[in-house]
Amino acid sequence: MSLPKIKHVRAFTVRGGGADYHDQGEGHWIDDHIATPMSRYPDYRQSRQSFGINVLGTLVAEIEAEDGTVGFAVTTGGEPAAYIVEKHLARFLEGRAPTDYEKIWDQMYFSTQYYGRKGLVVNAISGVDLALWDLLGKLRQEPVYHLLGGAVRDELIFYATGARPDKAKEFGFIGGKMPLHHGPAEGVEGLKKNIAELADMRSKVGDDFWLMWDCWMALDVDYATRLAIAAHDLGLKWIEEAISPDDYWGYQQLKRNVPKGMLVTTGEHEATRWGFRMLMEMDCCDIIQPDVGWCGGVTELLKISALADAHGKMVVPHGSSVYSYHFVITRHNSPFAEFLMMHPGPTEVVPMFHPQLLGEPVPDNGRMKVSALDKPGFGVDLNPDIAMHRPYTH
Ligand SMILES: C[C@H](O)[C@H](O)CC(=O)C(=O)O
Ligand SMILES: [Mg+2]
Repeated sequence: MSLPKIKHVRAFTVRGGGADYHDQGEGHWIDDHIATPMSRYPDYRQSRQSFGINVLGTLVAEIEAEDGTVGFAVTTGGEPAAYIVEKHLARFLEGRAPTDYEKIWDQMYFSTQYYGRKGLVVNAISGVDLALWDLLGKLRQEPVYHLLGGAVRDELIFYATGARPDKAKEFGFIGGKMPLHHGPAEGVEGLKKNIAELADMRSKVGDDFWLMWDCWMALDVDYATRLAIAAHDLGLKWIEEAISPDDYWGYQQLKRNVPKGMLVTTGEHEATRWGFRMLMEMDCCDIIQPDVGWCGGVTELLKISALADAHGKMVVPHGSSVYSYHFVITRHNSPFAEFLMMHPGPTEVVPMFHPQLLGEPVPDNGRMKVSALDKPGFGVDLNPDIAMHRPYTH
């Protein structure tokens, strides 16, 4: 049976939350003195928006088949990614069969390799790849997780990321990952403040609730090691993305340095099978955290995940809402998922990519039944009320 061919690829930009979840209003927990690589500059310490974390905004990739069926996906990358999709990538899809995702991925990646390989270009490729899987699911009238091999369990279980793990516990999540607030430039005082915050949260959530730190690439090996050792007695489960994603050697060292039982996690800013191969072969971490909207899409995540399985590593994708859920439910080495708390407090559970998607499922009591994913494609629609802009055409 042959499916209708791809007729048209379009790329749009959108502002205000959604897939660019750092693009939030004032007073949001996600922009409140979080340690970053830019924290060494006092001017950029208080707010990540001050150094431009939300400068790109959301990319919407849309793929229309000859019968009028439209697949779409949202990721980050905004206007420059829209240019790449329209002016470069679209040619590898239009007129082709939507089942040819391997060849399409290969051509998108290798045609852009001379200026791509990671970052923005792979964000754009990921967005197109996710839109293609959405289209395929819609044409076949099946959820993407069916196309990926089917569910290996009945439900997803979630930890929550946000500044209030105590609230996450009340909402039924299995753990809470907090942003680290103070980086090396704030010295011993800052380190003490970090430990005091962890101690305070531990006293609120009790001994058994998972607590983790997201360090968003802000530290160096020495600081991360001292932090991990100081946090051990407070039961820190993992230390995430402690140093630069380019410093594979540093991660290798950090993994050796942290106290036994504490996990090292990273990978949300890593891309493709080759980047993750470095992390695994150098034994840089215990859990890899690819973002399916940034690492190359589902087509690439399947390869990354198989590699991780063979290396005995867990794959717990970063954020990415439905695009992660449809993957995690199909893999034994992805035993739980992340839920990013996008409520400003964060004191309520709201859809991760609000307000861009309609029908976006949210965990209930920290869980989500597989039946919540039982709709064609990724099971969501674009909210017609959001203002979309198409900056380029081809
Ligand atoms: C909270 C972190 O700084 C970041 O905004 C999100 C992230 O890295 C994660 O969810 O993981
Ligand atoms: Mg993270």
